[in-house]
Amino acid sequence: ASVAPEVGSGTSTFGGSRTIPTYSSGGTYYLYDTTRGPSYIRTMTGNNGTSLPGSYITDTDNNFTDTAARAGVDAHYGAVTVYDYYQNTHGRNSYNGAGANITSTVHHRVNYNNAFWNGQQMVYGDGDGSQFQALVDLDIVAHELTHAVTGATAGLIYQNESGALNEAVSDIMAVMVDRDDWRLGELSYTPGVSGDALRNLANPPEGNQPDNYADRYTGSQDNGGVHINSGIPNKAAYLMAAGGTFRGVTVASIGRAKTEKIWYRALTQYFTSSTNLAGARQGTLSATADLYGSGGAEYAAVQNAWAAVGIG
Ligand SMILES: O=C(O)[C@H](CCc1ccccc1)CC1(C(=O)N[C@@H](Cc2c[nH]c3ccccc23)C(=O)O)CCCC1
Ligand SMILES: [Ca+2]
Ligand SMILES: [Ca+2]
Ligand SMILES: [Zn+2]
Repeated sequence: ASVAPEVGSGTSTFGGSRTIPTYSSGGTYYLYDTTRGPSYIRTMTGNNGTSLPGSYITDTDNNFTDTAARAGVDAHYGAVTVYDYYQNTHGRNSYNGAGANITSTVHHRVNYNNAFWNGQQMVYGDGDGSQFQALVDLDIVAHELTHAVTGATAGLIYQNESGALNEAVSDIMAVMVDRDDWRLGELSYTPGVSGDALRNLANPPEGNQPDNYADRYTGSQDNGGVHINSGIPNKAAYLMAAGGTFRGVTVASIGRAKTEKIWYRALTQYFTSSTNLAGARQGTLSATADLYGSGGAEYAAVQNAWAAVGIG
């Protein structure tokens, strides 16, 4: 057929190739998926300008090898991978739970060292080649799409403690999607330096973040430290999943699978727009009680994890 969903491939920014859903029409191939819940999951290029969503990324065959397509290949791979994570792990059909279409745009601005969800779509910069290369690392994509999930559910206000919790939810889900480590953005961050990352949930101070409530930032920068104080709930989530003794408190590991279920249920059933870090403790405890009871190892681990970071 001249118009059909296809399975294609493409070269990744980070080396190697990705298998990606594509669409062909009249011999032109698009980074466009019609095979999942949404009518489309599509990845566009901003052509290094500021207009959104920009234009389609195309190829004359089903193998997207152009250098200019690499960021798009990764953003598209990430979008469908994160879609599948929410559908398969949490039974959620897209960020709104009702199959909302997903649009991503790469090559936003020139040498742009950031990425964001703008309320309607994901947007990615190429980085300046030193601080970042294209910010299309799978965990960054998961971080951004989780902002959309949070916006469609708890709606955590993006400032002060509710904003830090908003940030932490995005980081926590991101490391559950990119499941092989506790670091965020390691593929995109400082391409000239190996072993570092933008943030590290196992050790937030590595990313200049606090790992306990007493060390929280109380200034006005960064919307009241949303990317700073997220280190505190991030550390708590890490302790729940991996266990450990921290600041004199021993937490028994409950594993990633139970931890992601607890945080998803807390986000969608208990957190509201104004939930602060004390409320995050309460919400995750309520979610744990719902899922695993209030007298078991899971409940104790969640309690201890929050106590270890100085909350409750
Ligand atoms: O989604 C978010 O929380 C961040 C959104 C940043 C943004 C907000 C509003 C308009 C434009 C951009 C983007 C990411 C972030 O954490 N940005 C941080 C760290 C950062 C990235 N690039 C930077 C350049 C300069 C300073 C800080 C940064 C920030 O913007 O603070 C998330 C994962 C990777 C990038
Ligand atoms: Ca990672
Ligand atoms: Ca690096
Ligand atoms: Zn964020």
